[in-house]
Amino acid sequence: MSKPAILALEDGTLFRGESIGADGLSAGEVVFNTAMTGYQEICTDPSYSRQLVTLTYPHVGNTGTNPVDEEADGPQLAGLIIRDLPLRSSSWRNAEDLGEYLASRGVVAIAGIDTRRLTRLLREKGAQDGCIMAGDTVDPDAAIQAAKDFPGLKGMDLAQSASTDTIYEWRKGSWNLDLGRADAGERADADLPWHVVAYDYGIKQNILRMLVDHGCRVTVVPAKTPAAEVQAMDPDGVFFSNGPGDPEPCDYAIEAIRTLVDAGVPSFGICLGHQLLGLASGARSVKMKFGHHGANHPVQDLDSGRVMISSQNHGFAVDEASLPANVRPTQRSLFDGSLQGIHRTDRPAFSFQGHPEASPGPHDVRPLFAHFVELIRDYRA
Ligand SMILES: NC(=O)CC[C@H](N)C(=O)O
Repeated sequence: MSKPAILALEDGTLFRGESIGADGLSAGEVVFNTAMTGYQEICTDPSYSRQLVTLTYPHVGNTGTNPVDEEADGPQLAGLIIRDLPLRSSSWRNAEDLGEYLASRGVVAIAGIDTRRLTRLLREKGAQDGCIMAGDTVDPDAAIQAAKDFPGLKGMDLAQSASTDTIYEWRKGSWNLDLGRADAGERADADLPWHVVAYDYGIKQNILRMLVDHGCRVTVVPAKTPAAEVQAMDPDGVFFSNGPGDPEPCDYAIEAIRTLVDAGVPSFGICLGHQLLGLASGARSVKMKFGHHGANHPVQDLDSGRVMISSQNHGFAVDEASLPANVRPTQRSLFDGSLQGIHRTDRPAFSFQGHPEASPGPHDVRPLFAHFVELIRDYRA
């Protein structure tokens, strides 16, 4: 018999369901994600730390979990909220059922609630702080209090705690089943002509794989690495990763990015890295009502007019109205018109708000990696 679980929101709303993960209590910001596939990549995306994620797709867990679809070392989100966990999971790659996977890694999760009602509430009221409580007994008053006590993500610097403690090299590319590679293995020097230093603010591993696919040997460095230390490595380019929390309090990152960009090193930022490049260039960031979390968001490229379907996961954004004269908007969301990309006009530096690395999601925005390599080529020529 499964144990009970409840989800409480800061406004006092209570959902009763069943526990499909660990016993315990976890508070965070509740957000909804509309992707129809990729729940393991979503659970392991470090940008979801301190967030309770509800998936609008009703059946989650059908294909179980496996050691390959991890974006970081194990689940990173604060809790998972779903409609229905299937009794059985089935896939040739399945190693562990989703419920076992979450429980054994200490993640609280709730199933059996009306996720459509929850999503409508979040759309109307905006992202809410909340709390999942799971175990033999649950206490609604305590859960509502924990939801109210969560301080909220605004003003929270989570990049430094999501980051690596040590510097390491990455040279694994994408796995490719057509080529019979379930794990691509390390690439040889001859395949990796460029050296990129990547700031880890909570990096997704598929970004590293895609940099390698584009010929980059990557040195990953902790979030607080001073710019001078990176410059001493003489990189061909620098990369600023995705990551959890509010970009604004990350003053150490904003300062390092400003120095590296001003020095003319080719620079590419994704999501939190995009917001930090914006701040380093003099723009402002804002907290959105409920953000963008999904794998089917249309984004328009302002140069070509083309529409790309993109993977998204952000709750903050760079305010287009605050862009200084040397920063050009390059993409916009077709859902709400918010800014999706910027390019410096005076430096080889650009960034994207969504996720060109997908994982999960479509690959329409992948050419941005090739653009980064073009900037690197020009810089070295
Ligand atoms: N995926 C990300 O890098 C998210 C960036 C930031 N934490 C936000 O919520 O907007």
